[in-house]
Amino acid sequence: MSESTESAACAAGEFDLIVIGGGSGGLAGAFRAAEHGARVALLEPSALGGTCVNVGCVPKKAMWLAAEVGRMIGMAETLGFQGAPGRLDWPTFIAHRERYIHNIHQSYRRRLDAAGIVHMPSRARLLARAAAGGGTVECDNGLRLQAPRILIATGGHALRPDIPGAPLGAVSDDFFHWTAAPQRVAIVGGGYIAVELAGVLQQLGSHVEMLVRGERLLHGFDASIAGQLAEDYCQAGVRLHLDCPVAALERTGEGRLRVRDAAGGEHGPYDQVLFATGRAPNTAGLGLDAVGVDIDDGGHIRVDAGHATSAPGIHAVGDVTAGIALTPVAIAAARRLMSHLFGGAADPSLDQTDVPTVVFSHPPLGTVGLTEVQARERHGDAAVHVYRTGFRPMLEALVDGPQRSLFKLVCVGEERRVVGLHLLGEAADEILQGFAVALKKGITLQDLHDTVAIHPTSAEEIVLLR
Ligand SMILES: Cc1cc2nc3c(=O)[nH]c(=O)nc-3n(C[C@H](O)[C@H](O)[C@H](O)COP(=O)(O)OP(=O)(O)OC[C@H]3O[C@@H](n4cnc5c(N)ncnc54)[C@H](O)[C@@H]3O)c2cc1C
Ligand SMILES: NC(=O)c1ccc[n+]([C@@H]2O[C@H](COP(=O)([O-])OP(=O)(O)OC[C@H]3O[C@@H](n4cnc5c(N)ncnc54)[C@H](O)[C@@H]3O)[C@@H](O)[C@H]2O)c1
Repeated sequence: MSESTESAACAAGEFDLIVIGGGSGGLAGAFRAAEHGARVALLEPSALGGTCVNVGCVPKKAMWLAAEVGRMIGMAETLGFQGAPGRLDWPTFIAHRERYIHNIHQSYRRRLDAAGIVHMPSRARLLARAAAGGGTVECDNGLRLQAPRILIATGGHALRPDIPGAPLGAVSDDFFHWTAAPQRVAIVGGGYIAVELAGVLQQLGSHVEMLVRGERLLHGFDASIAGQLAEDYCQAGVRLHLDCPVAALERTGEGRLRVRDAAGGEHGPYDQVLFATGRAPNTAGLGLDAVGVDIDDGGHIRVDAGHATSAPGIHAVGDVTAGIALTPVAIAAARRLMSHLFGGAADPSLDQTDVPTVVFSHPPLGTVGLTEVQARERHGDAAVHVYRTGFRPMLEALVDGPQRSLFKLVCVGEERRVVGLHLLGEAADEILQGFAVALKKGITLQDLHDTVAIHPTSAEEIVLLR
């Protein structure tokens, strides 16, 4: 670098806040800080919106919707519709999906401009800490920026298991580049992503096998709800291999893939093997050591309840921390923090209890609050009252299909306070949000009974539970 370019590069840009990462948490933080009048720089080397918009929630939900339309089309003929269309043409659908995502990018760009946020299309590295807080951040091109506040929101990336042949397998990022359903596919894992992508692919015409290390799907979710989902998946044609840790991946003579499990069993051949085996935080090359930001054993940035790191003036939110790895959590945490730092709000912390979440399986699975097991551990067996209903939703009954819904309510104490709601079935994804508000407000079973049902819906089953 010549002397003159070096001095230009060292002319430090002064901001009130530097945001590292333009995903869910970073963008939400930048916008909220700017609303409060802060001068903000946002560094994002890739597409705006991060994981959620580009290789997560948004394209995943688009594929889920396509699969749901496919399911309806499958039912149409049985119901008497004639000339129902056939299989999905992926390239056509992908064009719609990517247009939708492109519109989100454009909307972010317009909003960044309108808010006066400086967007640097660059990776960031923390260079030095300032005594008064925050510090200096360096861009790819050597440009240095300074601010008394820095927000790290660099998210995470998919992990492959450490086994021979692992690079032969795909991860969820790769899935979003596929242009057709692989004929035969193995999905390794039993968590959110494994369950969601298995459902989509089976519905769109693949033969799906799930290779699950544990003894059940969706560890940590209510066991009976996860059990019913496993049954629904088997009915839909998914082959479930439980207690099946994978040991190696190899290519066959015909260029397909075979999986060896830890017990020596062989699975396949498959056209694709997709690892959905968890994610790790993006902290490599970030310069955390240089500024004294501590990480935990899993590599996540350590933060306190107010999202402060061990370095003064440096904060972190979202998947780079060990909190709940969901988009609305990253957004809410970033907004609360910025309202505290720049808007005078007293409390920067986010209440992360009773966060509702949906697994976009087929049918969808929604959950909020305690599972039955958690409630028994916390409140004792005698205090816990469980109400459940299993039923066939109307459309499923009309086509005489096998898919069943299962709703489960967990209450505690004499007053039957609602502490958990677990829904598997049609529209669970849309039903849950309102009930999550009610649960957060501390409603009782009697409050549900005092509410008149909406008939005929799946949702009414919740207020009718006895
Ligand atoms: C397949 C999939 C499906 C999902 N579905 C859902 C869902 O339905 N609902 C839900 O709530 N959540 C879902 N999630 C989780 C959700 O996507 C994440 O919780 C969320 O994106 C986290 O936001 P974040 O801001 O922490 O990180 P990200 O959104 O990952 O953003 C981080 C950004 O930081 C950038 N970055 C990294 N390093 C640097 C650096 N050194 N300098 C500058 N920038 C950097 C990255 O390029 C990235 O754009 C899903 C995730 C996946 C993988
Ligand atoms: N609908 C949603 O809101 C949604 C969707 C997708 C992802 N997410 C978020 O993203 C996070 C990451 O999703 P994910 O599915 O990657 O993680 P996850 O933690 O939900 O599931 C990981 C799965 O991989 C298994 N696993 C781990 N290592 C393994 C190994 N070596 N061999 C075999 N199996 C192994 C685990 O047992 C588990 O079943 C989720 O925890 C969630 O917070 C949310």
